[in-house]
Amino acid sequence: MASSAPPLKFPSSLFPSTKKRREFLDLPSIAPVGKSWKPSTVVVAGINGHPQINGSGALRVAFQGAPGAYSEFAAKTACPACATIPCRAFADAIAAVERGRADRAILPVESTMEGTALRNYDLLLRHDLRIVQEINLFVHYCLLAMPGVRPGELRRVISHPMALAHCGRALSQLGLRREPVEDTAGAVEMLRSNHLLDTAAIASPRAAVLYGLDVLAHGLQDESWNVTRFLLLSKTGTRPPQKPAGAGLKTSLVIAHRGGSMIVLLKVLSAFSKRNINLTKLEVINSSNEGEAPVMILDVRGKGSLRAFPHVLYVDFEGSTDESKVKEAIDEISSFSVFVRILGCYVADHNVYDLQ
Ligand SMILES: O=C(O)C(=O)C[C@]1(C(=O)O)C=C[C@@H](O)C=C1
Repeated sequence: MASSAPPLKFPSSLFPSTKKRREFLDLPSIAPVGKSWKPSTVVVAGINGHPQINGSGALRVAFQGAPGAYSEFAAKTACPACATIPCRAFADAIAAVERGRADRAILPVESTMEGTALRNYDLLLRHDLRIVQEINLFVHYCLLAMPGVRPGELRRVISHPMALAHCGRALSQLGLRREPVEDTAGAVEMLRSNHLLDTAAIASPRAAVLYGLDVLAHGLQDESWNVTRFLLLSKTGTRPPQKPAGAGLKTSLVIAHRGGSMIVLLKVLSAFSKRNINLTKLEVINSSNEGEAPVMILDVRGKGSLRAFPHVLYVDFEGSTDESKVKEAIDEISSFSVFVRILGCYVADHNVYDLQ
């Protein structure tokens, strides 16, 4: 017999039984997985039930990707009654809101495996949209292939770059060539429409059901605890929401400063700590080295122009911009920094939602 390439080895742990589900469109099975995600240091009590904007209403939520992308699941989880609008890129989802074709855009902004998605923070800062809701989604990756394709026939795997990065170890074990595409569900659609028999896609189990593909392996992510935090953005929503019973509010800020020392950082921390305001996220961006692009922020209060800042802090904290201690902290920070913009004030949701 002629020698051929050794068969691909699929670790047995990647093959639990597959229970196909068909409830994608109404998503009845989304539920909190009962574990709080700590993006940095702080977690307060969880909120029960699904968060919704204004109770229900057919909100139009723009997301990046094809139907079945994780961002769409996040949108449906945040607002179960919404109509989702697929967009080619995150920038298109934002433009859809700006032009009135959608009421909200959804953006993934950080993940437990990769940290802050700076590319999406950049987008957020360049536009005049407000954060009105947060949602944490458990991201469970599967290896999908055309019906009947056997693992040994696969040579290549396509998916969103983040999904390929999150599954690096499993993909190295499988020895598949990796090729990035725009989103996970788009990869599945590509397999289907081009009838690719040597290619697998990494996407959700629901995308497999939606496009009629086989799930060859489950739980491909390198870390079993893989959560992505999404933000829902709106053109309206400049007022803080009512604080629901049993939940708190959260505010996101971007602070630009002259940099050059740790003193600004310490002053920011002190402005919060002396008022007993708890931070839930702190990201320090210094891009003053040659060749590094500064952070571009839309000055929504000033002339509405984009301004370049090499030193920026992203801060999320517990509290509302209606509280006097929060107002005082922001005033104090504004007195020694170059620029401060409130990105949004919204209900803090510490639940993590699972699609399974
Ligand atoms: O491609 C998708 O399905 C997306 O929703 C995008 C995205 C991301 O950009 O991080 C969202 C969550 C997963 O981590 C993988 C990809």
